Amino acid sequence: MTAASPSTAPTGPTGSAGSAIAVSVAGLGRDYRDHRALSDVTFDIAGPGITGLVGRNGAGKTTLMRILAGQEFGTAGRVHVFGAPPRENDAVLRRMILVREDQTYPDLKVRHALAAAALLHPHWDDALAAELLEAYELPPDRPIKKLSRGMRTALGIIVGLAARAELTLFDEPYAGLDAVARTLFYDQLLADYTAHPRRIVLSTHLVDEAAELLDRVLVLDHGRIVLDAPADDLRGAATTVSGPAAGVDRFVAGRPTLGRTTLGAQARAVMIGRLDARDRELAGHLRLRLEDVGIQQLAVHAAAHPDRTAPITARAL
Ligand SMILES: Nc1ncnc2c1ncn2[C@@H]1O[C@H](COP(=O)(O)OP(=O)(O)OP(=O)(O)O)[C@@H](O)[C@H]1O
Repeated sequence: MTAASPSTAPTGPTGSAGSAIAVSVAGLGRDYRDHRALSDVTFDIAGPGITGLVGRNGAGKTTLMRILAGQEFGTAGRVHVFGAPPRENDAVLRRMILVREDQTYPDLKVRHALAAAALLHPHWDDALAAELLEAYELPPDRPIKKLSRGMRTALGIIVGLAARAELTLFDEPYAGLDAVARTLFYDQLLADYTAHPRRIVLSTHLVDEAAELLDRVLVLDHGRIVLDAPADDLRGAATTVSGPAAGVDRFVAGRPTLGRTTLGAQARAVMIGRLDARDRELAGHLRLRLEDVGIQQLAVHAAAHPDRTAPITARAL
């Protein structure tokens, strides 16, 4: 499945190969000595889009990002980025960037780090870097080791955006950022992506905060993909139904659900599928409450079913 593509033809970094398969991951596994970090991970990223890689702590997001960026290897399966394995492949690595929250930098001043990044990334935009430097109030002459945690994070974001890499991987890039700075990041990411569509993967556990940005959502849980769907298909695709248990049972009968809990005579179920006017009328008649399930909650529900044999896809929603 591919991320939604903008309707206009991509320009800039995506070039004429904008719709080619950029990332192809098939049956990827990663075993550490006593732990399986990734298991049978399979997905593609084709044209431009912003993919949210969502999962709890330890789900395997960083491991997957590092493998995509050639900084780590899989122990099973296959990873191709721009048609070739990324590890030790300069031609592929020049076309991508990984920004991590715990990025370490050599002992440099901010402006030196930006100059070094400009040399590495062929689509680097100096004007954007300067604009972002000002927006995040980063002093260009300050040594990186003297920056605060939030300032170091901002530097990673500036490098990640100004690089305009064809494949941009942001691994939870907002550690230490306050809510104002995070909003700035989301706004700038969206503005720059709109002007220069490219493939962006953003790992996060603040899904609802970033939900508006996302074209596609991939949920990892215990190293497996448990949900892979276009974000538009997830909006309004599931509903929490609560009220008298008999009414809830009648309402959800014959429909797919993601779980049901009972408390005395009351029940609560998460139902997959869009509701129409008749459903809403029936819910009123049965005195049930209906609430949209956000993407964050859907991810939690998907992860609560680790025995599922295949990821939930748009088809199931
Ligand atoms: N070098 C390593 N050796 C052993 N186990 C590792 C190693 N790196 C990661 N793991 C394990 O693999 C699992 C996945 O880790 P990973 O860092 O990919 O998760 P994550 O989804 O990025 O988590 P978080 O949101 O907390 O950053 C974890 O159980 C972690 O302990």
